[in-house]
Amino acid sequence: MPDDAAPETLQFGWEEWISLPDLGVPALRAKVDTGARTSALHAFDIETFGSQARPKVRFTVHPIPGRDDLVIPCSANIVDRREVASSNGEKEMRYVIESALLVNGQKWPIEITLTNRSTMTSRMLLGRQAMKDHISIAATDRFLQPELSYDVYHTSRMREVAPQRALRICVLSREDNYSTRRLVEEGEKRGHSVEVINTTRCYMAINALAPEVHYDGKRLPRFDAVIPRIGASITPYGAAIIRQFETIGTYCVNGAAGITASRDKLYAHQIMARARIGMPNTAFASSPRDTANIISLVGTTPLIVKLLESTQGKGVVLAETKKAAESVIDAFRGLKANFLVQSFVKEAAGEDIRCLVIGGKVVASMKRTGAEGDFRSNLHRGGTAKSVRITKEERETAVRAARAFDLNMAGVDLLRSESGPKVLEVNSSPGFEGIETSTNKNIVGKLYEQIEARVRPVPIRRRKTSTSGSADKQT
Ligand SMILES: Nc1ncnc2c1ncn2[C@@H]1O[C@H](COP(=O)(O)OP(=O)(O)OP(=O)(O)O)[C@@H](O)[C@H]1O
Ligand SMILES: [Mg+2]
Ligand SMILES: [Mg+2]
Repeated sequence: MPDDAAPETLQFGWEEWISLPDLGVPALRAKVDTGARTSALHAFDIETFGSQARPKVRFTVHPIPGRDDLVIPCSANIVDRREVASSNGEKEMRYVIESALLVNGQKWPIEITLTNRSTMTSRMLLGRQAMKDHISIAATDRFLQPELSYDVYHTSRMREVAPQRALRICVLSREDNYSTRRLVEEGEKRGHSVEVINTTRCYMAINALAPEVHYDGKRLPRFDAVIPRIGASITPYGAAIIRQFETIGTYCVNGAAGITASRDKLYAHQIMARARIGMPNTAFASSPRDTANIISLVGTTPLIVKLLESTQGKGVVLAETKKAAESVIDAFRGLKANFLVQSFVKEAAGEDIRCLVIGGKVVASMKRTGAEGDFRSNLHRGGTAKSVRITKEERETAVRAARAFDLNMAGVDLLRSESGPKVLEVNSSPGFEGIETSTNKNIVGKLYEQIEARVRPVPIRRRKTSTSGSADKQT
């Protein structure tokens, strides 16, 4: 049937089964209310978000009466805000959204106001605007259109019918850099609303009944997802904020535990060793009396002495001889700095591989080559990057390393050694600039795909089926 053909008129009784596919609501019983112009939906937790130019509203629908545990999260663009008189005559300001109404294979857009008035007995009322040109009414009948079933809410089909709902996303970051800007730009391109929140300005109410995160005098809203970009200098506080979001039940791309563990090089090496992930021979001692001992544990020189809190290659020193290693260690100890000693993977020849793991897959990899004469390949040290094909073993190692820290997003750095890939570290806030530029891939888009897949499927709660129910089955 061509699009412009006049649709056939549907016969409606006073109550019918309908679908709202744009909202991810596949089955709902609606009552016809010819006394109302606009249709109304019984919605919970109504909350606006997005920019002033493109305001959106988030709400939940409990499609099955009496089953408040079954919750469909929805979001839609706001098309209007109107004063509506409800059936008991009271006036109320309501948000108006536009959404498709689907009945018996026919679909047309209707306006819907959102209300959470408990006096509304039905989940949805269909007003005249929805029925015009499409429906004729036989007011004494009901269910003249095909009947649907609430059973759909308990099936895996709910994943497929979940619409591309706009999400409200928080980027926890103190910096306005390429990565933050890309997260905002890409998220908004996909229809989400992305707010950059300064981690150190967040504060918390820590209590058992109502844990919350506050910012600038206000309680932060319920975000669909938090993307942590926690700088190394504020790891403990950043982790505390993320832990608070996790307590509230917000999906955090990377959890506090994984961020904390991966940041501490000593702890991180222990976790990787436990997961049997290849890494350079590493040793650590607390007492100055053991300097010679740890040097001999690692083996021959040259060797690497590395500050535990190092980033951007700043605290990584190559000691050519035992004497040099001892004096570097003495110097670090004099500064009360924590460090580890590691065998030098010479054959890596100043190159390392950064594998970007998102959602348990390597989505991109690049080879970084140190500046002339530098064994460190960090881009911040003047290294250069280009896209690289990695081996199956390298891929598996990177995925296992991210999994060892339970990180959904991780930059896994490894060296190519004679005895296979050796992981140097796992970064929980990997930068996007180098990897997007060198591989020409939309990495941030991949991150959003992962977030959307995690956040969008509706929580399905199965009804407890009684096993002795057949006796009282009614016919
Ligand atoms: N054991 C080693 N053998 C050979 N080269 C090494 C070794 N450890 C580090 N390097 C080189 O030094 C660079 C910096 O080391 P590492 O990544 O451990 O430090 P970092 O300060 O944490 O840097 P990042 O900014 O990547 O977090 C590595 O990318 C690698 O090129
Ligand atoms: Mg590091
Ligand atoms: Mg590194």
